[in-house]
Amino acid sequence: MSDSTALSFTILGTGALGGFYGSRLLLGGATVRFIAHSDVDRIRAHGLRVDSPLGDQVHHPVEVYADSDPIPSSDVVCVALKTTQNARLTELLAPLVGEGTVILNWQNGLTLEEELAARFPQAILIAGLCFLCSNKVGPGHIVHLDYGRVSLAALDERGVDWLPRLRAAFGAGGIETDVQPSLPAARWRKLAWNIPFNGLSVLLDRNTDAIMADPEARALAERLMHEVAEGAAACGVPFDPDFMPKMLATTERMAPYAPSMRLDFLAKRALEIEYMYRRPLREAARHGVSMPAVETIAAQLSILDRSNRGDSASRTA
Ligand SMILES: NC(=O)C1=CN([C@@H]2O[C@H](COP(=O)(O)OP(=O)(O)OC[C@H]3O[C@@H](n4cnc5c(N)ncnc54)[C@H](OP(=O)(O)O)[C@@H]3O)[C@@H](O)[C@H]2O)C=CC1
Ligand SMILES: CC(C)(CO)C(=O)C(=O)O
Repeated sequence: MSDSTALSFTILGTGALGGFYGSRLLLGGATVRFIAHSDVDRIRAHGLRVDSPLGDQVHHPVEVYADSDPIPSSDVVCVALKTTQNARLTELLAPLVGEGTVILNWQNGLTLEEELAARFPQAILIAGLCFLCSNKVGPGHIVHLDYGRVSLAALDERGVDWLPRLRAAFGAGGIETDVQPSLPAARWRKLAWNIPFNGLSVLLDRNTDAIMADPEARALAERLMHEVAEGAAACGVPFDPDFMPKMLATTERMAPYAPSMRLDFLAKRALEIEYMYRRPLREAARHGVSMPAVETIAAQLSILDRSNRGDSASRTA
């Protein structure tokens, strides 16, 4: 690797997030290899379409692969699958990761980088926390609605030198980045939004604006957020006192938004409960703190998720 503009990226999962950031990295001059799933042939034939307030793009031809194809190695492998696919991550990443490969994890959740580091000790683990509103609306077709900043946090000192290079590659594609000194702190702070709003959007069947507008729903969101703050503090990464009021104010200003979990539920896709709820519950419990409201909504989400996807056992229970 010579300089930042010459970085190469493999994007595992060409969906709402992977398709959008891959498009921006391409526009910034990086080499980008997309790994797609059901729409690989469609993207090969018609390209990757990304509609965005930053400008609409059709990347065609584009370097796209199925996960079973031989794929040239890249400097950085970006994980952009739903965490519901993580049982397959080791198998999917194994051919892509060599000595010193950077794994940049874009998924929502907790303990993602630690688990990957245990499986791939030869790799350098960096979290890319994405403040993005983007949807995959059809095969090879992504609609970016708003935002896009990426907070970068290295798991250990081996990742630190990579951060300026990654920032330059994103910056060249028009994506703002920042660097977070503590990966666990950054992950818990993002969960302070995801845990209340992703879950409540499914359980209450409404978007963020409607949650914020209803005093009882908003109080529930705040209660969940407070529990996440207690979990984070127990894990050694307390929030600043003004963090939660600021996050609520930002949510109030946001355009009405259907969080990714609501879209997954409406499309009858599996919900990302394990890494967004169960892992934080487990980590807080390991440090002696329970999050009872979070635990309750996690159980409700699991039940709804199973019945939504046609598990007859859950309907008779
Ligand atoms: N969308 C957003 O704005 C944000 C998303 N996130 C997080 O990012 C992660 C990804 O979410 P998102 O992009 O929305 O999800 P999507 O479902 O839009 O994208 C996932 C993509 O992975 C593809 N895929 C599945 N299996 C494979 C495989 N074996 N090989 C290659 N590709 C595969 C899917 O293809 P197919 O559809 O054909 O199965 C799909 O295109 C989640 O953890 C989410 O919480 C975080 C912040 C914002
Ligand atoms: C916080 C948000 C809305 C985007 O950054 C998100 O992570 C999601 O929709 O799951």
